[in-house]
Amino acid sequence: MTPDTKIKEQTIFHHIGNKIKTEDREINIITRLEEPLLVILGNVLSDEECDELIMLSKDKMQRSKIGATRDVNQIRTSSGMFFQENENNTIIKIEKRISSIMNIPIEHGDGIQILKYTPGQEYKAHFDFFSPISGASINNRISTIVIYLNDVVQGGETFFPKLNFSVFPQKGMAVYFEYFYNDTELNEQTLHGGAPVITGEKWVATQWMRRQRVR
Ligand SMILES: O=C(O)CCC(=O)C(=O)O
Ligand SMILES: [Fe+2]
Repeated sequence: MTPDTKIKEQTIFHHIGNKIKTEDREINIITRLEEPLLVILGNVLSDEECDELIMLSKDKMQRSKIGATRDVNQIRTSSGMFFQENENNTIIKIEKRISSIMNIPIEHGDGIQILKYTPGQEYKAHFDFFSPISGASINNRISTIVIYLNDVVQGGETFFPKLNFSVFPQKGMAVYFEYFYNDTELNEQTLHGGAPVITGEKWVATQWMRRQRVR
């Protein structure tokens, strides 16, 4: 192999073509970037499912914590909550669907997290994986899906500064990306954040997957 021959690394997301057929819903693959693998998905949740997730979480939202120390800080100013695994039938159904999209058993998931941003709130650029010096990196995260639960009037894009790429929230759609590469540089290209909301609210459901099961 010559030094400039680069072999494409193995990916987790195995779907090909423009559809993912899950048990109960056909998901649309709209756009994909190959390395790092980043996919925009349509029709992930119905309008009713989005509304239900917001309804089920809205009285339980707390100021978001971050990292292993779970400190409140300025990196993430949104509020959020986690659903327990199998918390109710909607969660069971959605977790199953997320698991088939991400091609990882749901037991590897940190749980569905709902985040709510009001105007001015944001999630500054960050990695979803833990730094190798952190204890949590023993069972590190490998992939993420962020599902948009509403249309945001203005602002709130999920931005990837190293890829010069932004995703505008649309109800029921999602962005998926993975960072399970041997090549650290590829993982680091998944740096991303949620831009400040300017007008309206932004609601998302996030699932972070780990290398090994956590439940
Ligand atoms: O709100 C967003 O657009 C991004 C959320 C995010 O980065 C996360 O939950 O890890
Ligand atoms: Fe993130």
